[in-house]
Amino acid sequence: MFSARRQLINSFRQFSTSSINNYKVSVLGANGGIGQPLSLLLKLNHKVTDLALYDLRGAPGVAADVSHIPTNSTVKGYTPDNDGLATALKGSDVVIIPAGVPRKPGMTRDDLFNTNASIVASLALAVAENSPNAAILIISNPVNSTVPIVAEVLKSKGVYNPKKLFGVTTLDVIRASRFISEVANTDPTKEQVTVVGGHSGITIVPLISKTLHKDIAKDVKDALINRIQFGGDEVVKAKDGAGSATLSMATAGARMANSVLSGLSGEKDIIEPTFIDNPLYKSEGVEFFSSPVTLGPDGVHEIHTLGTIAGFEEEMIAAAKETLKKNIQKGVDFTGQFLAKQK
Ligand SMILES: NC(=O)c1ccc[n+]([C@@H]2O[C@H](COP(=O)([O-])OP(=O)(O)OC[C@H]3O[C@@H](n4cnc5c(N)ncnc54)[C@H](O)[C@@H]3O)[C@@H](O)[C@H]2O)c1
Ligand SMILES: O=C(O)C[C@H](O)C(=O)O
Repeated sequence: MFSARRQLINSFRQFSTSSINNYKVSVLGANGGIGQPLSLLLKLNHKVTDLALYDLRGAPGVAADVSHIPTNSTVKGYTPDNDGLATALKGSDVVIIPAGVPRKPGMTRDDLFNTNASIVASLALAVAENSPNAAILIISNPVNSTVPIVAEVLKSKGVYNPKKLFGVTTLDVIRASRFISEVANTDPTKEQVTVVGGHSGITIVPLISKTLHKDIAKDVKDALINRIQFGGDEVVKAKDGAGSATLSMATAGARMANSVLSGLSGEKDIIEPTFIDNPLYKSEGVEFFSSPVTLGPDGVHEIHTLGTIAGFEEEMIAAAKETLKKNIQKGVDFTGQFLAKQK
């Protein structure tokens, strides 16, 4: 059984100087709202010794800036010039992809599909060619579709490793910790909520029944769940046309990257919920699903079942599965057309 406490410890590990590791991490979309603070946090991570920052524009400036921070890693910035994407990717142990457009008020994540699907598919082709063994962390929305897109691209190149492809749902996890602490009047750093399903609206399923606060009043619980599911909209609305979550997302992305690196380096009991190629509901046609995963030297080490959950959570998961099936299929269908055009 996974330990919620263990997940919590993961979030504090990344800035520890005690571990000795040498990992190359590349960020694709490094000049963006997420890419810049994520690059900063990766520069502070002692497991990272080689940081490659790629973007269509601006990444050399971000690289020059963070390279002055006195941690033990080299940083280089790349643009498409001089085969920059290939050079950035070569030798990467972890590739993180926040490239793509963010939402504006009134949009759903699925509204980003038309733009971001091609961006992510093109970047996945480059990963397949230049760093096929890397662990790949997908942040670009809609995650429920972009992760299947990357899987299909990698399959088409014969380099798909389901143990190394992760949709980053960590923002839902950290939001849940914060929001539940506001309701329960507790220390958010000590709150851990397992969030499963996918990364959009009703596909985000926080398992409140597994927390210490399972008995909170129904109306409070309903409001809490709704806030976790639609936390992204809260930020989009507040930014009023200037984009979506970037700073909290960078925090979440850096935590997930650190957990993947910890697993690669052989640390034990590293557990994060993440959207992966998951056997849990495959028999029902849901190929990808976020559940708690123990990370290890090969990426995914063990996928945990959800255990006993409340009846209302079963209902939420049933609804999530129906939406996920459609989101996943949309990604698969798109990739078929995308790959056909490449020939
Ligand atoms: N998974 C999550 O929880 C989560 C959270 C927040 C945002 N997001 C998503 O992350 C994405 C990025 O958000 P943002 O706020 O950083 O957006 P942004 O517009 O600030 O930055 C995106 C960056 O991607 C770059 N880019 C575009 N196409 C590229 C390509 N082909 N190669 C390399 N770089 C490319 C742009 O130049 C830009 O610098 C959006 O799709 C957003 O919806 C996901
Ligand atoms: O809401 C968004 O569009 C960005 C992100 O997925 C989030 O959850 O904040």
